[in-house]
Amino acid sequence: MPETQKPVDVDSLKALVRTVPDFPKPGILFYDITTLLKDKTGFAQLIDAMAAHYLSQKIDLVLGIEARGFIFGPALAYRLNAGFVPVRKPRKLPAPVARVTYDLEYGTDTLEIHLDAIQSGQKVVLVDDLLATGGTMEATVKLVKQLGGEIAGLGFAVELDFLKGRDRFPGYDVFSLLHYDE
Ligand SMILES: O=P(O)(O)OC[C@H]1O[C@H](OP(=O)(O)OP(=O)(O)O)[C@H](O)[C@@H]1O
Ligand SMILES: Nc1ncnc2[nH]cnc12
Repeated sequence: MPETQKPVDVDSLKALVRTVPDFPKPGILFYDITTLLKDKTGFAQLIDAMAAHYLSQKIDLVLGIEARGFIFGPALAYRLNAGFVPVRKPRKLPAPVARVTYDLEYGTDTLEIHLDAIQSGQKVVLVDDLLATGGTMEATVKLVKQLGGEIAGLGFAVELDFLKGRDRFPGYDVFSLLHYDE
């Protein structure tokens, strides 16, 4: 059996995530996934475990949120035999866009999506590296609904449970592999 098909050891994957205090602002404990990404086995296990959650459905598109959602989204799309849609920071997408502004754990931001990125009724999984307050994903959900996409799930590598971001998404399938209590 290939390494990546063994049952995933969540604690060993959590051990690959580095925490950095006071980044990008005093008082924020930053969960740094770069240390997991550079571990070839850990990265593959993480993608396979996320993909396993959606494999029973026919997913048309995986959507990734700039920037760190661009790391996990395309890998997941490849595993699900789906297309990939980027949701980008302002003024990066060349064709007509829908736009939304939202609050972050440490500031505000704006996201954009191409108006023709999703066809009405397509099944879409929305992916980001980390769920904190949920503001970023909530904004992205609004964009996808505006375009008529059917949201099959919201997927994250990491969830900061104590920020209760998932409470913003009643009725949605919210899946995160690595959970942190503080
Ligand atoms: O749940 P929330 O409170 O909205 O926070 C989570 C978001 O914050 C981070 O992105 P950030 O805006 O720092 O951008 P980056 O991916 O470009 O680093 C992270 O990658 C998520 O997108
Ligand atoms: N504490 C945190 N660590 C890493 N990414 C984040 N995005 C929002 N909050 C974060």
